[in-house]
Amino acid sequence: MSFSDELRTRTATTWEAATGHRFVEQLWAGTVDDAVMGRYLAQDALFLDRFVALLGEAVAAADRTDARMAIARQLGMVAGEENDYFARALGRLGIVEPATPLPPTRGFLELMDDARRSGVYGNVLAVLLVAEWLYLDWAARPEPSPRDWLHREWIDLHRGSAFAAWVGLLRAETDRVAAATDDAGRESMAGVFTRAVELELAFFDAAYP
Ligand SMILES: Cc1ncc(CO)c(N)n1
Repeated sequence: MSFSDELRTRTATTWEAATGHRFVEQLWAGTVDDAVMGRYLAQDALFLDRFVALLGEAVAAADRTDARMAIARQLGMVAGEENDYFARALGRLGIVEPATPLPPTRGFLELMDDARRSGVYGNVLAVLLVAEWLYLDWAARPEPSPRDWLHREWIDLHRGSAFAAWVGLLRAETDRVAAATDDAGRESMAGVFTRAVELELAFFDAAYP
């Protein structure tokens, strides 16, 4: 079993609680309450800012040209198309002020800041891998899309062949880097991965008051 599969298997209970969360169910059904969607997106706007910084560190730390280019392209997508979704979504929901970070957001910001400042590519990859793979997992359901663009576009940003290929690259990079490092390095990557999965679940929970 690959390193990434092993981590995924090890965290299966928490992972599946996140991918099957009521927020995800309601998003697919198009029934997420505007107050919940606003609370979630306002927190995620804080997440996204630091996620782009983390992608920047991954661009800098990658030790292969193909990976660096792929990460840079994804950074451009997040800073462009995805940021545009946030502007329209927050505008429609009447959210003008940046939110105060809730505990799971604070946890994520800290995890991302630590990984970024460490400059350790494996730890940076471990955060990126969870954030993208877990989202692909809930967004790639073979179900009819919700009608409202607010819900549909949030799903569409995390599925499709380009996004699946991006997650494939993160998995391949994570497995390659894990194989080239020592036990302490792999332990560190596993710790980051596990913490990120826990935070993903807590992040969905926090959308509900
Ligand atoms: C909290 C969270 N995790 C993952 C993603 C997708 O990268 C996101 N937008 N927000």
